[in-house]
Amino acid sequence: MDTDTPPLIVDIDGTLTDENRAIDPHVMPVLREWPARVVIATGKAMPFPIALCEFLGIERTVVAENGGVVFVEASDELRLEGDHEAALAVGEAYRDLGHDLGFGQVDLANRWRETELVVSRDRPLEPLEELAAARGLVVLDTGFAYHVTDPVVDKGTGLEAVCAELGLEPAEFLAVGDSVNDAQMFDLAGEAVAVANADETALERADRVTSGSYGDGFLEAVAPYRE
Ligand SMILES: O=C(O)COP(=O)(O)O
Ligand SMILES: [Mg+2]
Repeated sequence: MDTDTPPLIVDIDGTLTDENRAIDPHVMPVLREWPARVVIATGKAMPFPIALCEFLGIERTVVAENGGVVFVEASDELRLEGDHEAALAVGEAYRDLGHDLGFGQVDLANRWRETELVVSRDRPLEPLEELAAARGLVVLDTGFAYHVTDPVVDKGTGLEAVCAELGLEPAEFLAVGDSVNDAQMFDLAGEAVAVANADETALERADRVTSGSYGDGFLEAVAPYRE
């Protein structure tokens, strides 16, 4: 591996995608050819980043569910952390109040989720926050979904867990992201870059903000390392 290029930890939604949530095809060769470690860090359930790595043809090193799930293929290590029972109980209580989670009967957003619960952003937030707080959980609004999450995990603790497996330091990493769920990995990374469409928290916690949005922003974030 090229020692001049930092390992990369990158968010999916809002960072590798376009404004319609489709992967920007221009990011694919960059991820595939990155000469150092690539970690995909997302709020989504594990099958999504695993499939992304698989179809890109890169090693599967994944932080999913905002840090609740960490998988490192190189060491065959899977770590699940966070109070899933409490998150499911929040979902039950929310339904008892007459709200559904907003993802339909089959609910692909929660189907493979192992530590968290997600609720569609068009559903009421306040009762969800109250139910979560009563069980020691927090609600993260990523701009894509409300995540009922255990505060003992985040993408920062996920990065630390990956580093412990691989003998790397978080401070070696370049991190790129767009929202509040990227803040802790931004704090630990050597350089944190927010894309222009990022939310306020991500903009504040970043070392650098791109002028381009979405996939264009990602390409700009990594450009200094590709010359
Ligand atoms: O699942 C979400 O809400 C956001 O996903 P992301 O962390 O890949 O942006
Ligand atoms: Mg994102």
